[in-house]
Amino acid sequence: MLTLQDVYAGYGGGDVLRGLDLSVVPGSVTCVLGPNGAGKSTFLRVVSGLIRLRDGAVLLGDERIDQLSAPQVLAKGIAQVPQTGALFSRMSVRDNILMGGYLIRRQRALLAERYSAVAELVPLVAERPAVLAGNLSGGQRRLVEIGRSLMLDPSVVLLDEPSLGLDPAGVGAVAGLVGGMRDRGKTVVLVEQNVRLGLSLSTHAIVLDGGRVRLQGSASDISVSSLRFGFS
Ligand SMILES: Nc1ncnc2c1ncn2[C@@H]1O[C@H](COP(=O)(O)OP(=O)(O)OP(=O)(O)O)[C@@H](O)[C@H]1O
Repeated sequence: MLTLQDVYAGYGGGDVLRGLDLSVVPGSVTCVLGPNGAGKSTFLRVVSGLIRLRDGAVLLGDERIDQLSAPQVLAKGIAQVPQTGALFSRMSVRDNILMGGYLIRRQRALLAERYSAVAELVPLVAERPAVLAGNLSGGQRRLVEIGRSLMLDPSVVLLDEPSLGLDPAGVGAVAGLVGGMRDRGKTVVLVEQNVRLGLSLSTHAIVLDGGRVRLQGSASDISVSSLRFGFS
């Protein structure tokens, strides 16, 4: 269970998260919704160790992780896929995926095993490993970015706006990959501006507003019509 307890955090100009209390159910796909500036991306950055808390705690199971660096959080099994994943465009799909296994690069058998697992989950990796990342469509790049984050076999995957800027085919492929991760028991937390899409992919939802939880529950409880924000 990933838990935030009374978290305050921000960027120097004041707190963006103001007493954020929430739990992410293990094995869930949890969609984080809310208007612009609600603190959704900040929440992900706090969990992944990119921003320090001013107060409160972040726990993975019983263990506090809010004092850890970003690489230490990653080593605990929490991987963040940022909004723009910055693949190496002159490198192949295969080499980009392998970059995600940098921490285990000397463990050849494990690296190969993890690569096979990613290739099984992301057909593009199995079918077009030699294609340069720079020649992929936006949707294909997103699949490789997410696949790369799976090389360390994280238990929790944080996705910031995975559908942003994708055409319908790309959105469909990303949705399929989220389903595949769920089927493999990963806990997925996704921030999504597209409320309908986010809720359709998710088992649970959390609505943030002003850096606090405004609503949380199952994705079916939190229907689009129950939301009264200026976002669609
Ligand atoms: N690197 C930063 N430095 C300073 N302020 C920031 C930074 N990133 C975000 N903020 C501010 O923090 C507030 C919350 O941003 P955050 O990105 O968490 O919101 P969000 O809910 O993800 O919304 P959006 O969809 O607009 O990204 C905003 O007012 C934003 O301007």
